[in-house]
Amino acid sequence: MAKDPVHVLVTGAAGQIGYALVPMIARGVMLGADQPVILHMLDIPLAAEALNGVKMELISNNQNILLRPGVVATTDVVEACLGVNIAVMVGGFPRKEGMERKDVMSKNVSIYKSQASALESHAAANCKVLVVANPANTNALILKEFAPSIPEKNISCLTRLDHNRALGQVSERLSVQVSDVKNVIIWGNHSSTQYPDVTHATVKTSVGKKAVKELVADDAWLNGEFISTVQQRGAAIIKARKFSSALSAASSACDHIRDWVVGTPEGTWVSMGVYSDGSYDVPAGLIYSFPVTCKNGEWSIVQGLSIDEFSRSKLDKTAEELSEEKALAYSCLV
Ligand SMILES: NC(=O)C1=CN([C@@H]2O[C@H](COP(=O)(O)OP(=O)(O)OC[C@H]3O[C@@H](n4cnc5c(N)ncnc54)[C@H](O)[C@@H]3O)[C@@H](O)[C@H]2O)C=CC1
Ligand SMILES: O=C([O-])CC(=O)C(=O)O
Repeated sequence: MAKDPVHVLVTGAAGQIGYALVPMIARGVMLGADQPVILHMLDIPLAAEALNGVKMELISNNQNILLRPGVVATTDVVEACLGVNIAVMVGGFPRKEGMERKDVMSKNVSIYKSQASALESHAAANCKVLVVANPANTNALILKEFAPSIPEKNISCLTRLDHNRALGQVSERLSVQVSDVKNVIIWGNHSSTQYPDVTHATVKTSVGKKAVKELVADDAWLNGEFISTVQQRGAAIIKARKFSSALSAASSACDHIRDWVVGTPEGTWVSMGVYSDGSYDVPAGLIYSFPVTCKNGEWSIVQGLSIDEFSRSKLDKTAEELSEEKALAYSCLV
Protein backbone atom coordinates (compact mmCIF):
# COMPACT_ATOMS: atom_id res chain seq x y z
CA MET A 1 0.00 0.00 0.00
CA ALA A 2 1.30 3.48 -0.87
CA LYS A 3 2.41 5.57 2.12
CA ASP A 4 0.56 8.76 3.05
CA PRO A 5 2.46 11.85 1.87
CA VAL A 6 4.65 13.74 4.33
CA HIS A 7 4.41 17.53 4.22
CA VAL A 8 7.90 19.09 4.23
CA LEU A 9 8.38 22.85 4.64
CA VAL A 10 11.53 24.51 3.28
CA THR A 11 11.86 28.21 4.12
CA GLY A 12 14.24 30.31 2.06
CA ALA A 13 13.48 27.90 -0.78
CA ALA A 14 14.52 30.33 -3.52
CA GLY A 15 18.00 30.76 -2.01
CA GLN A 16 21.22 28.85 -2.61
CA ILE A 17 20.64 26.01 -0.14
CA GLY A 18 16.92 25.84 -0.92
CA TYR A 19 17.66 25.40 -4.63
CA ALA A 20 19.95 22.46 -3.88
CA LEU A 21 17.71 20.98 -1.19
CA VAL A 22 14.27 20.78 -2.80
CA PRO A 23 15.26 18.41 -5.64
CA MET A 24 17.02 16.16 -3.11
CA ILE A 25 13.81 15.96 -1.07
CA ALA A 26 11.81 15.31 -4.24
CA ARG A 27 14.08 12.40 -5.17
CA GLY A 28 13.81 10.69 -1.79
CA VAL A 29 17.28 11.58 -0.44
CA MET A 30 15.70 12.85 2.79
CA LEU A 31 12.85 10.42 3.49
CA GLY A 32 13.42 7.46 1.19
CA ALA A 33 12.45 6.52 -2.34
CA ASP A 34 9.03 5.15 -1.35
CA GLN A 35 7.88 8.15 0.67
CA PRO A 36 5.61 10.60 -1.21
CA VAL A 37 6.24 14.22 -0.26
CA ILE A 38 4.26 17.43 -0.51
CA LEU A 39 6.78 20.26 -0.58
CA HIS A 40 5.85 23.58 1.02
CA MET A 41 8.27 26.25 -0.19
CA LEU A 42 8.34 29.65 1.51
CA ASP A 43 10.28 32.77 0.64
CA ILE A 44 9.83 36.52 1.00
CA PRO A 45 7.77 38.60 -1.47
CA LEU A 46 10.96 40.01 -3.03
CA ALA A 47 11.90 36.45 -4.04
CA ALA A 48 8.40 35.41 -5.19
CA GLU A 49 9.30 35.30 -8.88
CA ALA A 50 12.43 33.24 -8.26
CA LEU A 51 10.41 30.91 -6.02
CA ASN A 52 7.88 30.40 -8.78
CA GLY A 53 10.79 29.57 -11.10
CA VAL A 54 11.93 26.85 -8.68
CA LYS A 55 8.38 25.46 -8.64
CA MET A 56 8.30 25.39 -12.46
CA GLU A 57 11.61 23.53 -12.49
CA LEU A 58 10.39 20.97 -9.96
CA ILE A 59 7.30 20.27 -12.03
CA SER A 60 9.39 19.90 -15.21
CA ASN A 61 11.82 17.48 -13.60
CA ASN A 62 10.52 14.00 -14.27
CA GLN A 63 12.86 12.53 -11.68
CA ASN A 64 10.73 14.09 -8.96
CA ILE A 65 8.33 11.17 -8.84
CA LEU A 66 7.74 11.55 -5.11
CA LEU A 67 6.22 14.96 -5.55
CA ARG A 68 2.80 13.81 -6.64
CA PRO A 69 0.45 15.33 -5.77
CA GLY A 70 2.08 18.56 -5.04
CA VAL A 71 4.22 21.58 -4.49
CA VAL A 72 3.14 24.66 -2.56
CA ALA A 73 5.16 27.80 -3.35
CA THR A 74 4.11 30.80 -1.30
CA THR A 75 5.19 33.97 0.45
CA ASP A 76 2.45 33.51 3.07
CA VAL A 77 3.92 31.96 6.21
CA VAL A 78 0.55 30.59 7.39
CA GLU A 79 -0.14 28.82 4.09
CA ALA A 80 3.43 27.48 4.12
CA CYS A 81 3.13 26.02 7.65
CA LEU A 82 -0.32 24.40 7.26
CA GLY A 83 -0.12 20.76 8.30
CA VAL A 84 3.65 20.39 7.93
CA ASN A 85 5.26 17.31 9.46
CA ILE A 86 8.86 18.41 8.89
CA ALA A 87 10.11 22.01 8.76
CA VAL A 88 13.55 22.84 7.41
CA MET A 89 14.20 26.49 8.25
CA VAL A 90 16.77 27.80 5.77
CA GLY A 91 15.44 31.35 5.36
CA GLY A 92 17.02 34.11 7.36
CA PHE A 93 18.59 37.53 7.24
CA PRO A 94 22.26 37.47 6.19
CA ARG A 95 24.91 39.73 7.67
CA LYS A 96 25.48 42.70 5.36
CA GLU A 97 28.39 45.06 5.13
CA GLY A 98 28.51 47.50 8.03
CA MET A 99 25.98 45.61 10.15
CA GLU A 100 26.69 44.93 13.81
CA ARG A 101 26.18 41.45 15.27
CA LYS A 102 23.23 42.76 17.24
CA ASP A 103 21.52 44.09 14.10
CA VAL A 104 21.72 40.68 12.40
CA MET A 105 20.54 38.95 15.58
CA SER A 106 17.65 41.36 15.94
CA LYS A 107 16.44 40.69 12.34
CA ASN A 108 16.65 36.93 12.81
CA VAL A 109 15.03 36.96 16.23
CA SER A 110 12.05 38.72 14.73
CA ILE A 111 11.87 36.28 11.77
CA TYR A 112 12.14 33.21 14.03
CA LYS A 113 9.65 34.57 16.53
CA SER A 114 6.96 35.02 13.88
CA GLN A 115 7.72 31.75 12.05
CA ALA A 116 7.61 29.92 15.41
CA SER A 117 4.12 31.29 16.01
CA ALA A 118 2.98 30.16 12.56
CA LEU A 119 4.36 26.65 13.15
CA GLU A 120 2.85 26.60 16.63
CA SER A 121 -0.62 27.37 15.25
CA HIS A 122 -0.60 25.57 11.91
CA ALA A 123 1.94 22.72 11.73
CA ALA A 124 1.04 19.09 12.45
CA ALA A 125 1.22 18.25 16.16
CA ASN A 126 4.30 16.04 15.81
CA CYS A 127 6.21 18.43 13.52
CA LYS A 128 10.01 18.00 13.58
CA VAL A 129 11.99 21.21 13.04
CA LEU A 130 15.52 21.63 11.72
CA VAL A 131 16.99 25.15 11.73
CA VAL A 132 19.75 25.71 9.18
CA ALA A 133 19.84 29.53 8.96
CA ASN A 134 22.51 31.27 11.01
CA PRO A 135 22.90 31.83 13.87
CA ALA A 136 21.43 28.31 13.71
CA ASN A 137 21.58 27.31 17.40
CA THR A 138 20.14 30.59 18.65
CA ASN A 139 17.48 30.81 15.93
CA ALA A 140 16.37 27.33 17.05
CA LEU A 141 16.26 28.50 20.67
CA ILE A 142 14.05 31.45 19.76
CA LEU A 143 11.82 29.16 17.72
CA LYS A 144 11.50 26.84 20.74
CA GLU A 145 10.61 29.78 22.96
CA PHE A 146 7.79 30.99 20.70
CA ALA A 147 6.37 27.59 19.76
CA PRO A 148 5.81 26.21 23.26
CA SER A 149 3.42 23.47 22.14
CA ILE A 150 6.07 21.90 19.88
CA PRO A 151 7.96 19.50 22.17
CA GLU A 152 11.56 20.65 22.76
CA LYS A 153 12.68 17.19 21.54
CA ASN A 154 11.29 18.18 18.12
CA ILE A 155 13.46 21.29 17.66
CA SER A 156 17.04 21.00 16.41
CA CYS A 157 19.69 22.83 14.43
CA LEU A 158 22.13 21.69 11.77
CA THR A 159 25.66 20.73 12.81
CA ARG A 160 25.64 17.63 10.63
CA LEU A 161 27.45 19.61 7.95
CA ASP A 162 30.32 20.19 10.39
CA HIS A 163 30.16 16.50 11.37
CA ASN A 164 30.41 15.50 7.70
CA ARG A 165 33.28 17.96 7.19
CA ALA A 166 35.15 16.32 10.09
CA LEU A 167 34.57 12.83 8.62
CA GLY A 168 35.82 14.17 5.28
CA GLN A 169 39.03 15.58 6.78
CA VAL A 170 39.87 12.27 8.49
CA SER A 171 39.07 10.28 5.35
CA GLU A 172 41.38 12.50 3.24
CA ARG A 173 44.17 12.36 5.80
CA LEU A 174 44.08 8.55 6.04
CA SER A 175 43.08 7.87 2.42
CA VAL A 176 40.13 5.76 3.54
CA GLN A 177 36.49 5.73 2.45
CA VAL A 178 34.52 8.37 4.30
CA SER A 179 31.83 5.75 5.04
CA ASP A 180 34.42 3.76 7.04
CA VAL A 181 35.02 6.68 9.44
CA LYS A 182 32.56 6.84 12.35
CA ASN A 183 31.76 8.67 15.55
CA VAL A 184 33.44 12.03 15.27
CA ILE A 185 31.61 14.61 17.38
CA ILE A 186 30.78 18.26 16.87
CA TRP A 187 30.24 19.92 20.24
CA GLY A 188 28.54 23.28 20.68
CA ASN A 189 27.80 26.11 18.32
CA HIS A 190 27.62 26.04 14.52
CA SER A 191 30.31 28.71 14.47
CA SER A 192 34.07 28.96 14.60
CA THR A 193 34.03 28.03 18.33
CA GLN A 194 32.57 24.58 17.61
CA TYR A 195 34.74 21.68 18.78
CA PRO A 196 35.26 18.88 16.25
CA ASP A 197 36.39 15.96 18.44
CA VAL A 198 37.93 12.68 17.24
CA THR A 199 38.69 11.23 20.68
CA HIS A 200 36.16 8.42 20.21
CA ALA A 201 36.20 8.20 16.40
CA THR A 202 37.07 4.97 14.61
CA VAL A 203 37.93 3.69 11.13
CA LYS A 204 36.85 0.31 9.77
CA THR A 205 39.95 -1.50 8.47
CA SER A 206 40.59 -4.99 7.05
CA VAL A 207 41.73 -6.06 10.54
CA GLY A 208 38.82 -4.55 12.46
CA LYS A 209 37.97 -1.16 13.95
CA LYS A 210 40.87 1.16 14.84
CA ALA A 211 40.92 4.47 16.70
CA VAL A 212 41.35 7.52 14.46
CA LYS A 213 43.87 8.93 16.96
CA GLU A 214 46.01 5.81 16.65
CA LEU A 215 45.89 5.72 12.85
CA VAL A 216 46.58 9.43 12.39
CA ALA A 217 49.29 9.33 15.08
CA ASP A 218 49.74 13.08 14.95
CA ASP A 219 48.12 14.85 17.91
CA ALA A 220 49.51 18.19 16.79
CA TRP A 221 47.47 17.92 13.57
CA LEU A 222 44.37 16.57 15.33
CA ASN A 223 44.44 19.28 18.02
CA GLY A 224 45.39 22.05 15.62
CA GLU A 225 44.92 22.13 11.85
CA PHE A 226 42.15 19.51 11.81
CA ILE A 227 40.03 21.52 14.24
CA SER A 228 40.60 24.88 12.59
CA THR A 229 39.96 23.48 9.10
CA VAL A 230 36.55 22.15 10.15
CA GLN A 231 35.73 25.33 12.09
CA GLN A 232 36.65 27.54 9.11
CA ARG A 233 35.37 25.38 6.24
CA GLY A 234 32.16 27.36 5.75
CA ALA A 235 34.05 30.64 5.47
CA ALA A 236 36.61 29.04 3.09
CA ILE A 237 33.82 27.85 0.78
CA ILE A 238 32.13 31.26 0.79
CA LYS A 239 35.50 32.82 -0.10
CA ALA A 240 36.02 30.34 -2.95
CA ARG A 241 32.47 30.21 -4.33
CA LYS A 242 31.16 33.62 -3.27
CA PHE A 243 28.12 31.64 -2.12
CA SER A 244 27.48 29.34 0.85
CA SER A 245 28.18 25.58 0.90
CA ALA A 246 24.78 25.00 -0.66
CA LEU A 247 25.31 21.48 -1.96
CA SER A 248 26.85 20.04 1.21
CA ALA A 249 24.49 21.95 3.51
CA ALA A 250 21.48 20.58 1.59
CA SER A 251 22.86 17.07 1.61
CA SER A 252 23.65 17.28 5.35
CA ALA A 253 20.14 18.56 6.10
CA CYS A 254 18.82 15.40 4.36
CA ASP A 255 21.23 13.25 6.43
CA HIS A 256 20.04 14.96 9.64
CA ILE A 257 16.33 14.42 8.99
CA ARG A 258 16.75 10.90 7.56
CA ASP A 259 18.69 9.65 10.60
CA TRP A 260 16.28 11.38 12.99
CA VAL A 261 13.24 9.77 11.32
CA VAL A 262 14.66 6.39 10.25
CA GLY A 263 17.26 5.92 13.04
CA THR A 264 21.05 5.85 13.25
CA PRO A 265 22.80 2.57 12.38
CA GLU A 266 23.76 0.35 15.34
CA GLY A 267 27.02 1.53 16.93
CA THR A 268 27.03 4.89 15.13
CA TRP A 269 26.26 8.32 16.43
CA VAL A 270 25.83 11.64 14.64
CA SER A 271 25.95 15.29 15.75
CA MET A 272 22.77 17.32 16.19
CA GLY A 273 22.15 20.70 17.77
CA VAL A 274 19.55 19.91 20.46
CA TYR A 275 18.18 21.38 23.67
CA SER A 276 20.72 20.82 26.43
CA ASP A 277 19.55 18.94 29.51
CA GLY A 278 22.86 19.60 31.29
CA SER A 279 24.62 16.49 29.92
CA TYR A 280 28.43 16.80 29.95
CA ASP A 281 28.03 19.84 32.22
CA VAL A 282 26.82 21.92 29.29
CA PRO A 283 24.46 24.58 30.69
CA ALA A 284 20.84 23.47 30.37
CA GLY A 285 18.68 25.69 28.17
CA LEU A 286 21.07 26.15 25.24
CA ILE A 287 20.70 24.54 21.83
CA TYR A 288 24.09 22.80 21.76
CA SER A 289 25.52 20.20 19.40
CA PHE A 290 25.96 16.77 21.05
CA PRO A 291 26.65 13.23 19.84
CA VAL A 292 23.25 11.56 19.52
CA THR A 293 21.74 8.28 18.44
CA CYS A 294 18.22 8.16 16.98
CA LYS A 295 15.56 5.47 17.29
CA ASN A 296 11.78 5.49 16.69
CA GLY A 297 11.91 9.14 15.60
CA GLU A 298 13.65 10.38 18.78
CA TRP A 299 17.23 11.39 19.48
CA SER A 300 19.12 10.63 22.71
CA ILE A 301 22.40 12.19 23.77
CA VAL A 302 25.17 9.57 23.93
CA GLN A 303 26.16 9.40 27.59
CA GLY A 304 29.30 8.43 29.45
CA LEU A 305 31.99 9.49 26.97
CA SER A 306 35.26 10.50 28.62
CA ILE A 307 36.15 14.21 28.32
CA ASP A 308 39.81 15.09 28.87
CA GLU A 309 41.10 18.50 29.95
CA PHE A 310 41.72 19.68 26.38
CA SER A 311 38.19 18.75 25.31
CA ARG A 312 36.67 20.24 28.49
CA SER A 313 38.07 23.68 27.74
CA LYS A 314 36.74 23.48 24.15
CA LEU A 315 33.26 22.36 25.29
CA ASP A 316 33.16 25.26 27.76
CA LYS A 317 34.38 27.88 25.28
CA THR A 318 31.67 27.14 22.72
CA ALA A 319 29.04 26.98 25.52
CA GLU A 320 30.15 30.44 26.65
CA GLU A 321 29.65 31.81 23.15
CA LEU A 322 26.17 30.27 23.01
CA SER A 323 25.26 31.80 26.39
CA GLU A 324 26.38 35.20 25.05
CA GLU A 325 24.34 34.71 21.86
CA LYS A 326 21.32 33.72 23.96
CA ALA A 327 21.66 36.87 26.07
CA LEU A 328 22.00 39.01 22.93
CA ALA A 329 18.94 37.36 21.35
CA TYR A 330 16.84 37.90 24.47
CA SER A 331 17.96 41.53 24.64
CA CYS A 332 16.49 41.94 21.13
CA LEU A 333 13.11 40.73 22.39
CA VAL A 334 12.56 43.57 24.83
N1 LIG B 1 23.84 25.40 9.67
C1 LIG B 1 24.63 25.23 8.64
O1 LIG B 1 25.37 24.25 8.56
C2 LIG B 1 24.68 26.24 7.52
C3 LIG B 1 23.91 27.36 7.57
N2 LIG B 1 23.93 28.26 6.54
C4 LIG B 1 22.99 29.37 6.65
O2 LIG B 1 21.81 29.02 5.91
C5 LIG B 1 21.13 30.22 5.51
C6 LIG B 1 20.77 30.17 4.05
O3 LIG B 1 21.92 30.15 3.26
P1 LIG B 1 21.82 30.39 1.68
O4 LIG B 1 20.74 29.55 1.11
O5 LIG B 1 23.17 30.30 1.16
O6 LIG B 1 21.36 31.90 1.67
P2 LIG B 1 20.59 32.70 0.50
O7 LIG B 1 20.73 34.14 0.85
O8 LIG B 1 21.00 32.22 -0.84
O9 LIG B 1 19.07 32.24 0.72
C7 LIG B 1 18.32 32.63 1.82
C8 LIG B 1 16.89 32.70 1.36
O10 LIG B 1 16.08 32.99 2.51
C9 LIG B 1 15.08 33.90 2.10
N3 LIG B 1 14.53 34.56 3.27
C10 LIG B 1 15.00 35.64 3.96
N4 LIG B 1 14.15 35.96 4.94
C11 LIG B 1 13.15 35.05 4.90
C12 LIG B 1 11.98 34.87 5.66
N5 LIG B 1 11.66 35.70 6.66
N6 LIG B 1 11.16 33.83 5.33
C13 LIG B 1 11.46 33.02 4.33
N7 LIG B 1 12.55 33.15 3.55
C14 LIG B 1 13.38 34.15 3.85
C15 LIG B 1 15.81 34.84 1.15
O11 LIG B 1 14.92 35.57 0.33
C16 LIG B 1 16.64 33.82 0.35
O12 LIG B 1 15.93 33.32 -0.78
C17 LIG B 1 22.06 31.37 5.89
O13 LIG B 1 21.63 31.87 7.14
C18 LIG B 1 23.41 30.69 6.05
O14 LIG B 1 24.26 31.43 6.88
C19 LIG B 1 24.70 28.09 5.44
C20 LIG B 1 25.51 26.99 5.35
C21 LIG B 1 25.58 25.99 6.40
O1 LIG C 1 28.26 31.40 7.41
C1 LIG C 1 27.67 30.73 6.53
O2 LIG C 1 26.64 31.08 5.93
C2 LIG C 1 28.25 29.41 6.14
C3 LIG C 1 28.06 28.33 7.11
O3 LIG C 1 27.38 28.43 8.13
C4 LIG C 1 28.74 27.06 6.81
O4 LIG C 1 29.06 26.81 5.65
O5 LIG C 1 28.96 26.29 7.74
